Amino acid sequence: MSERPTRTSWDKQEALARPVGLSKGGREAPVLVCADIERRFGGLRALKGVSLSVEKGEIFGLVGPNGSGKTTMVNVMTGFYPPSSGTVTLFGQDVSGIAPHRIASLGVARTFQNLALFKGMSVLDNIMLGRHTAMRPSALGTFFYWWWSQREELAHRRVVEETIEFMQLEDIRNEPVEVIPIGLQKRVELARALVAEPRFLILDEPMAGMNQEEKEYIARFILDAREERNTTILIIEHHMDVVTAICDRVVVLSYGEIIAEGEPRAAIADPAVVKAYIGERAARRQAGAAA
Ligand SMILES: Nc1ncnc2c1ncn2[C@@H]1O[C@H](COP(=O)(O)OP(=O)(O)OP(=O)(O)O)[C@@H](O)[C@H]1O
Repeated sequence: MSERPTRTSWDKQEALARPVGLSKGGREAPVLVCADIERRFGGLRALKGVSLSVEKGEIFGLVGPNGSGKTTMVNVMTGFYPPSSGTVTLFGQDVSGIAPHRIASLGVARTFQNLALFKGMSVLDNIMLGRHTAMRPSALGTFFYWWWSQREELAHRRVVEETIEFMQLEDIRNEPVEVIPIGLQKRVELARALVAEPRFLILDEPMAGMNQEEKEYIARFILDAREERNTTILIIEHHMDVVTAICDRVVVLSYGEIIAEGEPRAAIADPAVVKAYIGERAARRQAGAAA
């Protein structure tokens, strides 16, 4: 496989030396504004009034110990769960509680914490599936089926081929997804999200189960997606070295509430955050001793 030029580091300063319309100071409307989001599951308050905003061109980190509400927050942003109260505004439009496919059609793509690839299908076919939000069949299109559909098909293929090259997946394009290593499967999932040409990309633990080298690769692809494709990115990630290296800002959740936010290194060093993670480790040790 042709290798992406190796980087000695994925230093944030270098990435930020080539900004892509980063809108500091509120010059442009934020991509995402979540205001006072509450989400209950029966008696459990998974989110307790969370407010955050993501600016255009940012890589924004959503972090916190296990069970703190990160995935629930993303599910609310993307329409998988309606908020119990509060509002979600995407690209200036109130989307609170609207269906996931309608939110996707605004230019939002996401990957999932647990791999959601289709076994038995090739890498190429899995990536092609990510293109379906951009396919808009129309009555006229159906009437002029041949000419129209072939033109469309070629355009979709071009985006898919560019993305396969961008993600360096050429050598395994025809492999069934289940036979390739987990690190590559994660890369295929990211490619499937990118072929939708999202304006806003949400990644739920894209580096779970990866070794250091694979993490550095994915980090590089994420930085490149922001720089070369003008994509705003929200990432849930447990690897703090990655978070501090690639994120512009973070919000830290604990028990459904924001306990720190801002510049990643400072936020993660906040005593409330250190305490929350120590509490999580202690709880895990206790659960292990009881088992
Ligand atoms: N569909 C659901 N029904 C009931 N409870 C849920 C549901 N989804 C999430 N929860 C609960 O809400 C809380 C937050 O869960 P969530 O998955 O959002 O946390 P998380 O920060 O993403 O955790 P992790 O890092 O382990 O993925 C947890 O207590 C979880 O058990």
